[in-house]
Amino acid sequence: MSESTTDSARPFLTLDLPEAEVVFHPSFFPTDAADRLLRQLVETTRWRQDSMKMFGELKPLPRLTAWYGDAGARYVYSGIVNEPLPWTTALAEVKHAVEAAVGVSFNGVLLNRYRDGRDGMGWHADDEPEFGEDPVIASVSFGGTRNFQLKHKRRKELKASVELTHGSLLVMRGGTQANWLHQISKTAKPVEERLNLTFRHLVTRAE
Ligand SMILES: O=C(O)CCC(=O)C(=O)O
Ligand SMILES: [Fe+2]
Repeated sequence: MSESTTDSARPFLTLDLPEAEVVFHPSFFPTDAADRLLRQLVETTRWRQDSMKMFGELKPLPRLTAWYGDAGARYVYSGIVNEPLPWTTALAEVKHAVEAAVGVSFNGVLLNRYRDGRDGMGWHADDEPEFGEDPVIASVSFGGTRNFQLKHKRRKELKASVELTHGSLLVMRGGTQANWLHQISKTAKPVEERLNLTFRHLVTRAE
């Protein structure tokens, strides 16, 4: 049986969010490809445990991370300097599939590894200046399903959430980062380990 990496005939849905553009492909990668990529990415990624200063104390982040990208795609957030590691075979495969579907090229990817429900990521927007105005961010998930929540920065009544399933692709563009925050909340429910890959385009000095 031949395995296609993606199946563009699979359905997607557009989230109805004011001042944002978010599209979700629940099964962008068929299960067999997603299973294989999950295993490959767990094994071949150089995972790091970063720390962040909180209330004057250095605390480990509640997840493992890694940053890969083109040479020169240096990414600084929360005081953490990320020098890019070169693309692995598995990352290049995911990148090409995502670029073909989204129609945008990416020069970096942030990987997050949520070991269990105690790992998460708090409310934020990916609005650092190095991404430029209205960035396109493509988020691929492998492993356990986690709930991705969105809330509008100013209009408190505007909220949404999506279950990010194994092999799914979520694309955020337009005003999403300027107008909305997102998070992966921690959960007491038993959840499988999960990997998330957010592909980004950094404006480098040469551009
Ligand atoms: O794990 C996720 O789905 C979200 C990751 C995220 O928001 C980020 O890396 O900026
Ligand atoms: Fe984010």
